[in-house]
Amino acid sequence: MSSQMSPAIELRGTSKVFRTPSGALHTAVRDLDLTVERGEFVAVVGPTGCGKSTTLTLVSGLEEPTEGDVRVAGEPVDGVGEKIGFVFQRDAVFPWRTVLSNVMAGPRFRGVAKAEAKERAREWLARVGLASFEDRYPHQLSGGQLKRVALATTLVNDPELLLMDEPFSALDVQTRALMSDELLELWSGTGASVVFVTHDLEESIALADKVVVMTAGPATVKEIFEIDLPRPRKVESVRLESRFVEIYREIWSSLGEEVRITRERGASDVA
Ligand SMILES: Nc1ncnc2c1ncn2[C@@H]1O[C@H](COP(=O)(O)OP(=O)(O)OP(=O)(O)O)[C@@H](O)[C@H]1O
Repeated sequence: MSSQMSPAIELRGTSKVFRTPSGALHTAVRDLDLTVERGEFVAVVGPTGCGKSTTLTLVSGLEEPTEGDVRVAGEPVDGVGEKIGFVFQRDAVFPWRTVLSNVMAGPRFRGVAKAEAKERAREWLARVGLASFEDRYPHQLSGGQLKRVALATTLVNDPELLLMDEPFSALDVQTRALMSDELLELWSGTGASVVFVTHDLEESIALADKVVVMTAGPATVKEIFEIDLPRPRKVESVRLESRFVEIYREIWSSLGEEVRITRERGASDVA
């Protein structure tokens, strides 16, 4: 299969075992099989500590699997790929640089000439509604504005694959809904594939084409749900649709069981 035709991500029989500071072995991910198609928006939900972030770090190339295969665009992952963008709960910004300079940093680092990098950065700042904030410093922005800077900083590099680890969880509820809508709008024009890790089942359904439910740790795929809600979606109104509620119930009956297992384990650890 040519790499152009292959899925955005393929994980086959993937496991990750960490050595803890005490020297014990901890299996974070076990025998994970997952395919993400090109242009697909996949949300990953699972109980706390089950291995969701670890799965993202394997795809990103920040960690190597202990066993199994991890491929991005048909190629085995070997280090951090150029075409991957990240957005995390806490965003890495250069505090001493202006917003514009932060957004320009990625293209400059990739060898784009200064004038072009500036033009592209301004374009993305306009798209995320921050055109008049380019001279501000990060500490002069609100949480939502900082998140927009993070999106612009990532998307300006034209990633084919966007890995998002609870990107909106530190925001208040209204800003979170706004950012979700903005993300959908920005993503719809890019053709990029997205893997979005969240604790919030409603958020996952509102955003994704597919919701992947992970088991209580070690993480493996328990069930995958296709989300047949039409696009374009507005997260605040899609939540009120009867189909949304039906899907929510279906997924929760799968996810809730894993959350219970995790809680019971926690209780027995304390006992
Ligand atoms: N570098 C590491 N060394 C040892 N153990 C680790 C390491 N990274 C993660 N773990 C362990 O692996 C398990 C999975 O962690 P991970 O962060 O992937 O879970 P998660 O599902 O993303 O959690 P949460 O939902 O709470 O963010 C946890 O028990 C964690 O303590």
